Amino acid sequence: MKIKAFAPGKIILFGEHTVVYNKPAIAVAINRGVDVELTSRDDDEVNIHISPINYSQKLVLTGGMLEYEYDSSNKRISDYIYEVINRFKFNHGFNLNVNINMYLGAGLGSSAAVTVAVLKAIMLYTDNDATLDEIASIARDIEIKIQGAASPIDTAMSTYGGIIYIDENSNLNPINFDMQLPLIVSNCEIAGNTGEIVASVRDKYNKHTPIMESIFDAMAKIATDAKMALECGNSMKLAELMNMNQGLLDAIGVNTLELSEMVYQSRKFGSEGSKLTGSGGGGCIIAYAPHDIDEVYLKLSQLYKTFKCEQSNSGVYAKIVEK
Ligand SMILES: Nc1ncnc2c1ncn2[C@@H]1O[C@H](COP(=O)(O)OP(=O)(O)O)[C@@H](O)[C@H]1O
Ligand SMILES: C[C@@](O)(CCOP(=O)(O)O)CC(=O)O
Repeated sequence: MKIKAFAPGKIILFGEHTVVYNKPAIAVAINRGVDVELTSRDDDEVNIHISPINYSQKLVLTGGMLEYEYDSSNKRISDYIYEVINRFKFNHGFNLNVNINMYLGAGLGSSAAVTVAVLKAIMLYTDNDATLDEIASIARDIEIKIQGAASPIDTAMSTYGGIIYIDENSNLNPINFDMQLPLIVSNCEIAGNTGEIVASVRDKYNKHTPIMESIFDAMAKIATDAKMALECGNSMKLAELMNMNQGLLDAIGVNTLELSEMVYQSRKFGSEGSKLTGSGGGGCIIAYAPHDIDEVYLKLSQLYKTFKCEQSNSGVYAKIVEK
């Protein structure tokens, strides 16, 4: 039997950091993510291969279980896979090929996409009929176990797909709209440390509370206006709001020279809206260029690791491709 599964990655369009303070945010599942191919075996071997990091491991099931002890002090993307496999009992071994078709550890939710895609493939292999809510919940558990803390955004985006407005009460509400959202993602190839950056924003908040509250309120208004701009198909307003959000992310101290250069290069090349995405301090920017995406993409890709994407309306899925 051969199973193929896919789970999308995500970008945060608006509201990174302020979402930690119960302000609204908008996250978008992208049509780039993690592809998994699971092939059944007649013996008890479990072979895991992760592209593009050239990771290969051969293990053996005991009594149908793996119970692989990974090194929890050295968090690797493979840990998420073992954490999924450890939770199931198997009749036979399998080969698992995991292909990460986006950047790893750059704020695009790679660990969530790996966890959700592997979970869905293994559930199909073991005849386990879980709902999407169950998948999102198990994947979040796994993220918390390995990372220590995790917002529900990444695992929700990889599970459900689409575009989600996270409201003041942390409810995840799908946004329905008709427009296309072509985006360019460029990676500065410097890893930001989300925990440290969130802590630095907290320090600034404690030091300058009234100013930071005003900035957060402005960012919250940007996110709610952006939701309306999406619903009305107002692409120019959306772009303008992205640029305003970028300025405020700079004000709270999460922007960097490299990210700023990428943002301004993308605007010089014709992108109408651009901003960092995720925690900042490194990672990626997103550029929105509804009128000339190809030109902006071409020029940015000559300078930086870059891909084009759109929203993924589909979340995780798995199918049997060979009986
Ligand atoms: N080259 C690599 N090889 C193995 N694991 C890696 C590598 N680069 C990053 N990782 C691990 O991948 C995981 C990425 O997870 P996360 O930080 O949630 O990703 P993202 O920033 O995409 O949301 C982290 O546990 C990190 O330690
Ligand atoms: C900064 C923050 O708002 C988003 C972090 O995003 P990412 O993990 O860099 O994709 C933190 C959070 O929401 O947990």
